Amino acid sequence: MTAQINLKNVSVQFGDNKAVNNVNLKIDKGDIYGVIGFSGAGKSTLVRTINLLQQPSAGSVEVNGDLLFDDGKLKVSKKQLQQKRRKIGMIFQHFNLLNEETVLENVAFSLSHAGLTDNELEKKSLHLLELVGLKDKADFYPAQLSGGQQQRVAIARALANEPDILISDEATSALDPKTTNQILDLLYDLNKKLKLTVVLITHEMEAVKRVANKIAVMENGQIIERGTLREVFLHPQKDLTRQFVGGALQVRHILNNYNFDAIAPDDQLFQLVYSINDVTKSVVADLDVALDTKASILYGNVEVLSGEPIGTLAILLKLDAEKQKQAIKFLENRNVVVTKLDKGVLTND
Ligand SMILES: Nc1ncnc2c1ncn2[C@@H]1O[C@H](COP(=O)(O)OP(=O)(O)OP(=O)(O)O)[C@@H](O)[C@H]1O
Repeated sequence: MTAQINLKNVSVQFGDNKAVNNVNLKIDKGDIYGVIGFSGAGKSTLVRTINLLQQPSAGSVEVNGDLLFDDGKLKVSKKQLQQKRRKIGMIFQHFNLLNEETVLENVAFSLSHAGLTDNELEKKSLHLLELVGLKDKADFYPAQLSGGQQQRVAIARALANEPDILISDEATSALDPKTTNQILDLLYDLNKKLKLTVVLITHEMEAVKRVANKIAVMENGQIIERGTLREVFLHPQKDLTRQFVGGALQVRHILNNYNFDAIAPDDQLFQLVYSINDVTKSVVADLDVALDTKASILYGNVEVLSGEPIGTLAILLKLDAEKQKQAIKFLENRNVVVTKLDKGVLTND
């Protein structure tokens, strides 16, 4: 299958700063593709090359099988680019609504080029507002809406031209956690209902974890790790990815409140992560029987990752070096991802 979005060897240079450094990225139709990284990693710059709001310094951009940019040049006319851009909706952290216009007028504005009659325009705008659950607020002004509702208007507007791709650039960063989840769930529903590909830029693993099926982790203008959400979550390779995953699991955050000097001066601390579907028996009880580890559980949690239940445990084990190796092997043979945690440096999340 050809990717719907295909960025090849894309770099973006601002003076001496290579904001994006030779990135390859393929996104398939129907993906909710999370691009995660800290501020300044290059996420926005990379994703803005998809609709060429940012032209690359090098590399090529292909969308829906059309080569839009290559060899430092646009490969389509400005007019064609404008038409193709309409099929790539975009939402941002700041909702960018027209404050003097009603909600309905804000949405209708995106359709002003479409040659619709007033009646058609109103009908279509109301339909879009219905899609985002805001039909009853059509006559309100943006200032009369909550942040979450304003973002819904922005989403309705982004959907006006029936795009097949929606880019969400930190669209939930200014919202409280509950509203964030509602907006993410809306994007998930739109992805299913409209077969809309979603590119989700965020610095929050929680957001990616809730809705994405694939993920790329960016640092210093490069993608340092990528894969399905499950692969990356269960087998993070890079330190930065582990930090994001660990942060989302909350485990380190919670363990920071423990006084290890008092409860376990000699015991070793481990984090176990596993798919509940893979691990049917109590691995900790089995481990204890096999190696007499005197296991004690400090933290346990199950959460659903894109529909799959994932268990996380933090356990203390009494082990010498040899038994430690055996214990890790024992757990890994049962599809458990084991990370040894240092009791002294749990603060970096
Ligand atoms: N128009 C620009 N001109 C000059 N430098 C820029 C421009 N846009 C971005 N940069 C620089 O490129 C680098 C990557 O920025 P970018 O906004 O893509 O990162 P990000 O990962 O999206 O971070 P954030 O979430 O803070 O936006 C940063 O060093 C930034 O200062």
